[in-house]
Amino acid sequence: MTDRLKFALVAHDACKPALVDWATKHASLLEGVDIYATGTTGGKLQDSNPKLNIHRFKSGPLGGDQQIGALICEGKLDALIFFIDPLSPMPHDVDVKALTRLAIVYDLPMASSPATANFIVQALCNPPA
Ligand SMILES: O=C(CO)COP(=O)(O)O
Repeated sequence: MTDRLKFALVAHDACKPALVDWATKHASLLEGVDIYATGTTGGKLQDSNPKLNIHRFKSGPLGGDQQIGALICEGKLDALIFFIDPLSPMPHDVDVKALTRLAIVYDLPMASSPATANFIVQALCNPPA
């Protein structure tokens, strides 16, 4: 067991550059976090930030969103950072909805854009003394 924070990081294709930028900006804090990511998102994050500790699940459309949902059910995540593309239809829309729904059911801090993700990383990685 480890007391390191555990974040899930996920982004749809159009939002992956924004998530990579966000993770790069917060890399020094995220180096202390265990990161769980869907397949393609995780690969891009790891390529741009080799020091991050990233566990990659399957790609979202192949079940990766559901694998992250299972972690939420098991109480194994501290936050979900999920940059959702609001402008494109998704073949796995039901999985996207299921993942965000579980975050709400379990009252897990969830961010769907850089502005809200900033609040989460600052609050959880830099808690007031
Ligand atoms: O589709 C996704 C989230 O719904 C993300 O999956 P990838 O990271 O594999 O692109």
